[in-house]
Amino acid sequence: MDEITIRTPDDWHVHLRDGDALKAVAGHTAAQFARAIIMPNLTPPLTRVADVAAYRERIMAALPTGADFTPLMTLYLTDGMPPETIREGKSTGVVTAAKLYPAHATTNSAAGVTAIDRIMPALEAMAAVGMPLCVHGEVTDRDVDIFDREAVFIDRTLAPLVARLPELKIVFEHITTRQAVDFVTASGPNVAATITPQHLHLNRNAIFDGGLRPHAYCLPVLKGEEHRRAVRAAAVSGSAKFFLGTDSAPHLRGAKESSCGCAGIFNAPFALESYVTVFDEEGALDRFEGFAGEHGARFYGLPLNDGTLTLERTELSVPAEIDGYIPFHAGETLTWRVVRPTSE
Ligand SMILES: NC(=O)N[C@@H](CC(=O)O)C(=O)O
Ligand SMILES: [Zn+2]
Ligand SMILES: [Zn+2]
Repeated sequence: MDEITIRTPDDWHVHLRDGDALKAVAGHTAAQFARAIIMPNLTPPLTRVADVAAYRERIMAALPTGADFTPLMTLYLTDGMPPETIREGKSTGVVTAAKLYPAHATTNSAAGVTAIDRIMPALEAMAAVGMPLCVHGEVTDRDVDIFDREAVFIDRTLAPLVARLPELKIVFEHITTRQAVDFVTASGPNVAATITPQHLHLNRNAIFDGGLRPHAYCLPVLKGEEHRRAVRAAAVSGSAKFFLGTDSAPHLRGAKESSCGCAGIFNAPFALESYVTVFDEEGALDRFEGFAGEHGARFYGLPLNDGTLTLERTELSVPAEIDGYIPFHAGETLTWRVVRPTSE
């Protein structure tokens, strides 16, 4: 197969940032996806419905003219969040999902949740109105090895939460381990997961490949090969529990190439090219449409997109830098390319 046409896909986890960064990156996501779940970890974080609505307007204003793209907005959960905020987010149509960042787990998570008990009223309201919970699933305890933080989070936080509130829809975001794949697979239909391109392509050797590689650093951190293989198998399995979420997380080059470099990989410009390569390598091109354009919408209870998108097998050189950001696969040649609709 040298060409594949799929239902227009969606990105179920992306960081579009704000200000100049938003203007630089939003068009890349809008060029590949019809919709995306937009992360709320701005400074300050989006903890009120009005903040989320205002950010949505800034995103719409930053899109290239003629872009056909719908941002699906998220609310940043904090300790003590009133359930009224959830109900307001739902009834106004502003908020699609709410995001759980364990405090200090990742970029701009200092205002995150310190204990699940402190957000139970909000989570119960979410279950009642049918609003999914997006989870950055890592514990932050300093005595837990960074490579074990996701697996330990399952045991200490996620499994107890699922048992306590089984009617809550939960998206275990950017899964990176065999344990996460096993947990999601074994859970009921209200638990699903997103998978990034970097966790399909790379294992943790990439961070130390001939020297320290800040552009391979993201959170959750890349894991060992055993885990990469498990995540790959889940992505191409055809299971409706696993779907596309790029976690494109741009940080300017200087913020990455630093004595304390930021976590995040900017993969938006060639996200579909990156994913389809994996499905091609695994002999699973027939399952790409489900992963990229169907499973996520079904889980979120949203209609499937009507349009189509075509990828063709051809060489594509990824630039070394785009607007001050180093893209995923920088300097590499990919073997697939999105066929852009020819403009009139
Ligand atoms: N994935 C990352 O490494 N970074 C994300 C935050 C996140 O998704 O955890 C960011 O906002 O920079
Ligand atoms: Zn995260
Ligand atoms: Zn993210």
